[in-house]
Amino acid sequence: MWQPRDISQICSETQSNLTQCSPAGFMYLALLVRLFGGVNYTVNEDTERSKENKENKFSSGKDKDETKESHEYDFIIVGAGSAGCVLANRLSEEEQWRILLIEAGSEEPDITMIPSLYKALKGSSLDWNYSTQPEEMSCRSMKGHTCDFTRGKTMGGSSAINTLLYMRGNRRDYDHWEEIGNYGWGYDELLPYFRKSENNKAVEAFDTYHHGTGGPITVERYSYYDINNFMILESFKELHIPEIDLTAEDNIGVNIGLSTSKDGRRVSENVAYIKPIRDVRKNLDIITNAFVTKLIIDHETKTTLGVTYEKNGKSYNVYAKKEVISSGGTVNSPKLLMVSGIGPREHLESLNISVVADLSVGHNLQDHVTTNGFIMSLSNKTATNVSSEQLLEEVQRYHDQEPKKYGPLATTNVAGTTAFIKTKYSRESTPDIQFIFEGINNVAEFYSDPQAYLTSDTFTASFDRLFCKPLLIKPCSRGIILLNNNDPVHGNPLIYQRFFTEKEDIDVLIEGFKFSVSLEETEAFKKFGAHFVLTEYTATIYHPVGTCKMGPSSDKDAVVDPRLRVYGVKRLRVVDASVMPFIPRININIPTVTIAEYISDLIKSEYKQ
Ligand SMILES: Cc1cc2nc3c(=O)[nH]c(=O)nc-3n(C[C@H](O)[C@H](O)[C@H](O)COP(=O)(O)OP(=O)(O)OC[C@H]3O[C@@H](n4cnc5c(N)ncnc54)[C@H](O)[C@@H]3O)c2cc1C
Repeated sequence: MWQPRDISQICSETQSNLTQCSPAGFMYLALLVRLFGGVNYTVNEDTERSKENKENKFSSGKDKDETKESHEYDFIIVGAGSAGCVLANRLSEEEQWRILLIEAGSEEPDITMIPSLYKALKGSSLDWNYSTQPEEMSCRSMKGHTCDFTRGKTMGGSSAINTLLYMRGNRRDYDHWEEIGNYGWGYDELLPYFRKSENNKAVEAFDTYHHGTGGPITVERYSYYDINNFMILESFKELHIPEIDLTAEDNIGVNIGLSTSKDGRRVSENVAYIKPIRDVRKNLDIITNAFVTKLIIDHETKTTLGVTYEKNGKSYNVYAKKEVISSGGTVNSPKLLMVSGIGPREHLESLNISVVADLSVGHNLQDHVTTNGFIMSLSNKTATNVSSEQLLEEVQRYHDQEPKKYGPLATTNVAGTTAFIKTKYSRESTPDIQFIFEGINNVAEFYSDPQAYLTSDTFTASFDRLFCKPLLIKPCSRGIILLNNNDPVHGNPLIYQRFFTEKEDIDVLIEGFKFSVSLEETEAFKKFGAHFVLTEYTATIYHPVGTCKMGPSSDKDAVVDPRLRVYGVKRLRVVDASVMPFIPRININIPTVTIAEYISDLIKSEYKQ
């Protein structure tokens, strides 16, 4: 059962007048839990139960050899997120291979399907609930200078809780990866894999060079947009930013974006890649609510043998004949490697972890940074405030709509409209600022306590203000992830974002602000009486990458080689967003999917030789 963030403490602490803390606010959450808290899809109970029985038989208390002999797979994939779901599907296409997919979170509950409710998923039972370490230049308006660092913890991972924007990145993002020694990772090599995963239902489908129509991920435009989307679109066009397909290889432009959804329901990678084969392919086992605590590595031969995981308070070992693949994401893959002895020697030794390979795991953290404080005030003409009663009706209406979902809940609304510009600091013909927008209700509540507001806000379809967020998409600053000193395995890792430690990042973002201000002067804005109110708060939109960097052997910071094999350790790969050496200038879900699609083919070809 899905559990929303517990906001009772926020409500009592602030003794607040936050709308979320009103009786109507709590009724709304209770309704969401009642209608969408469960898991609608069929999981074959018998199969699950028999799997549980098997697990109990091979608990870690048993003789190790017996466990190994009876419980062995070809590949074990840790994490059923964007990358893990793709890998599980593609590798299990080979009938002779036995695949195990292990996920720490639960099955994906129905609440994730509602595009407009992505905010309600943050801080809920589907989130690892990490937060950043206090830093001078980040999260300045938040108590203790720390921010939430949302990461998906469910089947589908972060693709089950994200904002559904379908983006790919600029050609230069990938050609650059190749130029620094990652042979085979250029745009031309990856384009077939972008097409392979896509089932485009929008006008872009006619461009068959860039787009695919037969893949697992349905891509559409929502059937409903309010007028603010068109106001934003027109204002950028007035400023000579062209309306283009933002998923093509040159992405300086503006548009109402494509989304990973089907008929108003989210298409996570779990929905796209796992549901259709669940309990159909007999060579794929999936274990949920199972937290992998360690890689089992033979320290003599530096060979990965399997993993240890915990489920229902018990610990189990499972073994892989061919490989273990870590797909835990940008925070949890480096964490798993480090607790298993793969990481910076000094850091591991300070925690008495015996070192298997001394690599720069956890370094090179990159993210897109923005501000939550740049607020656009809307006139009555475009504000879409709804009353509490209307809100409850909308939730019920969405629930009852069949077969297609439509209306404000079946869309991410203004979050779907986005633009990319190039400032004077961009050294190439590529964007360095992306603009994203988000609705905000009751701005006075936000100003009085931004933290309480942001952590308890759950609804996107009612607003009278907009956050306008110029996003730094080519940051120079680099952060780092370290293990928790008190409890490296179960404690939350220490996330240092180190935003704005390179001055150029501030310069570029200021250019983004300047451009935002010029929007106010457009006819599109004036016609609707929209104008800006300025403040200052940094925020991320959760695109961390780079902490298990891919690179050639000459790159001293590389953790994995261009086939994503961990340096110095046999039978171990990392496949997820953490391997990206440089962050693409774009939302990164589809780039992550493409990495997994591409590497699945490489793995198949390696073992067929
Ligand atoms: C709030 C939010 C909004 C976003 N919006 C967009 C957007 O609109 N468009 C876009 O393109 N991108 C967006 N992103 C980014 C994108 O969704 C992620 O970058 C992408 O999903 C990352 O994929 P991944 O496979 O690297 O990791 P994840 O999808 O995070 O998967 C990791 C999985 O591994 C599991 N796991 C981790 N550790 C363990 C362990 N030890 N044992 C077992 N299981 C484990 C996790 O529970 C999780 O399911 C957003 C992200 C967030 C959080």
